[in-house]
Amino acid sequence: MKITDIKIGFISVPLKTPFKTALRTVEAVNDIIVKIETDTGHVGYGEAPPTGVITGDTTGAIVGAIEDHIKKNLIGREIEEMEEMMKVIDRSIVKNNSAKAAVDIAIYDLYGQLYHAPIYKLLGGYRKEITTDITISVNDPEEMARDSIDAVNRGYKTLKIKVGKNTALDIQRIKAIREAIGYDIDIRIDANQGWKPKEAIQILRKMEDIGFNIEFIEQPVAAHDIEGLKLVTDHTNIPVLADESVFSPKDAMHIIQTRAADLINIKLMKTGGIYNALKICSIAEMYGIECMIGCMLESKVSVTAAAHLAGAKSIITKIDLDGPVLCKEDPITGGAIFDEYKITLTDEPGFGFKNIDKIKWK
Ligand SMILES: C[C@H](N)C(=O)N[C@H](CCC(=O)O)C(=O)O
Ligand SMILES: [Mg+2]
Repeated sequence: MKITDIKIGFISVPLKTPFKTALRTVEAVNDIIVKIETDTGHVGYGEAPPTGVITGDTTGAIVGAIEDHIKKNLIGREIEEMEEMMKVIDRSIVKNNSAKAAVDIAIYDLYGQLYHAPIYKLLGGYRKEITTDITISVNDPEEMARDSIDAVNRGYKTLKIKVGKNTALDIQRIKAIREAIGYDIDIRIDANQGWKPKEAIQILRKMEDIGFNIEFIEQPVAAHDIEGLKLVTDHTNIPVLADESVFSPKDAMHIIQTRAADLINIKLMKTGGIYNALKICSIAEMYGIECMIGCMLESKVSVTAAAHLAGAKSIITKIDLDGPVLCKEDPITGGAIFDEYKITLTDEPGFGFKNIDKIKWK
């Protein structure tokens, strides 16, 4: 199975409601789709979102990285040369992890087709059903309480609450949500870098004192401020999960060895795909650090890939793969089945994509 062409397309899927974090507000998933064609007629699909505020990757940069740097180094290569191809992608251009992830995902899709097996089974086969949380956008406390009730009514048992914007409101936000949904539902919070270290410690201690029962706090401080992250980790009992501070396996190793965080959020768009994400899983496993699998605003293509990784690896104990359920429609036939909180992997070869509607090919 030899690569003959790599095509680029674009999908645009409106969100059910605007997605708001301390970093940005988004109304639609506008992602790049990669299609890798082979001489056997098999095709592999990948996806990359232009999450400039987190990864630095823009639509133009993702397209340019693939078309001008990665593509020419992959044409003519055999899918069975997985290890070599992953090194070629990495050497083709520095950074540009979302572009690399899209290509990596499409190659894994083909790898599974080559060996007639779903990727979660090839990588470990730990489980085929996983349960995701859902994100509650940062808004005024009353609106967040209403959104939380709606999520609970739809069956979600874990909510990921966005905070870190107009931080004076953060305690009131969680208070309103707890009053609305009670204590049977797990709450994890994500500040998306919105707090200063000492401010974070103060807010988290207050949340502990009130007894909000927070499962963990995700990325309380600026991505680059590893000392600040460690300060927060050392001064609160609420576990700290590193998101924007961890892109590469080396980042994960550093955070773990310096004990700057208690947990790691793996996202394929930060690692550059499954190949490096597997390395983070192995590092985390060695140190007994549990991981979350997360996503950006992505549709079912790349989130299916992330779900297969979660299906393969037991060190991934927390799931934040709500991208597809935040979307108003699903233009993808095949892939994992996303039914609100329940994600089911299929046993189709690769990731099992059949078709993608509404792609505008370049
Ligand atoms: C969508 C997912 N639940 C999530 O919250 N991801 C954010 C980043 C999403 C983005 O801005 O595209 C996160 O974990 O920080
Ligand atoms: Mg996050």
